[in-house]
Amino acid sequence: MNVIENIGKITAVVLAILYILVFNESQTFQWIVFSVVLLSIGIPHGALDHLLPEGGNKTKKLSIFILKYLGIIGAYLILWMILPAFSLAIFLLISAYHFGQGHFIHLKIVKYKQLTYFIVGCNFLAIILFSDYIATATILESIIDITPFIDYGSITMISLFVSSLIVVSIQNLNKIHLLLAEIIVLSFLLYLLPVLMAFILYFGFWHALPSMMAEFDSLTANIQYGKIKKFIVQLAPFSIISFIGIGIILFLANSYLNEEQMILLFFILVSLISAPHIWVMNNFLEKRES
Ligand SMILES: CC1=C(/C=C/C(C)=C/C=C/C(C)=C/C=O)C(C)(C)CCC1
Repeated sequence: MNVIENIGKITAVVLAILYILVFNESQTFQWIVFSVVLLSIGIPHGALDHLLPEGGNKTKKLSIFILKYLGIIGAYLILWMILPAFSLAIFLLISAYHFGQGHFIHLKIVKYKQLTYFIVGCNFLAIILFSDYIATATILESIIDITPFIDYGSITMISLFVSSLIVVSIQNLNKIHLLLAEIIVLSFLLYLLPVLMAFILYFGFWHALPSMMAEFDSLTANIQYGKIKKFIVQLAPFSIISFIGIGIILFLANSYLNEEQMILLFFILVSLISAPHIWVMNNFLEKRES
């Protein structure tokens, strides 16, 4: 595994410990970590889709690719407007799969591959959301009231945690005990954190950074010098467009929505750009394997 990814994971653990023990769960600390991780790796990791081998990397294909990409965003936006609870369910299900797929980006999962991705992704997503049930329920209350299910939070988390360990243990992988230990320690750590902090640390350092490193390897394989500079130039345009687009929408909505509704709107915007990204990344990672 990449040195940069290991440094990222250690950074995430240090940030979590600092947040709990030194900064006494400070909101300011949480928002700084959230913004820095989101702007530096969270959004940029999805800004390279058009350059990946399965994206629109050939010039004549680029316009068709962008049209398909915008088509998915548009269709999903309409779905959010007519069926928000259903759209949320879709977002959570595809995110779980995408997180699981990213979690094993360097490993060859052979047995029950799709199910393994899905269960492991569900495990982390469930811990992130249900360990801070009231905060999650408050963010979601404009769409759905999940408070009646609060009693099922623990059983859901425990079942998914145990299932994750089972589906991973049956794989024929080297150093499987390290992989299991990582799942156990990470699950406990995320459990201790509030929803947004848990989300950004998992998303940033177990998902976006490893995905970005895979993209880096693929896009700079034939370049000898100045790999990092070229890579930054490649990811800049769509990252900047996303920052500006999300920034303008949140700025305009700010006068009408409360803090929780703003957070929800932010995640709905993330879901819109994630839907086509999940499709492109799935093609990229699946083709890379074969
Ligand atoms: C944290 C969180 C949510 C879920 C966020 C998800 C699922 C994000 C997925 C992002 C992806 C898949 C990015 C792609 O690379 C909710 C339930 C919306 C609201 C409560 C806080």
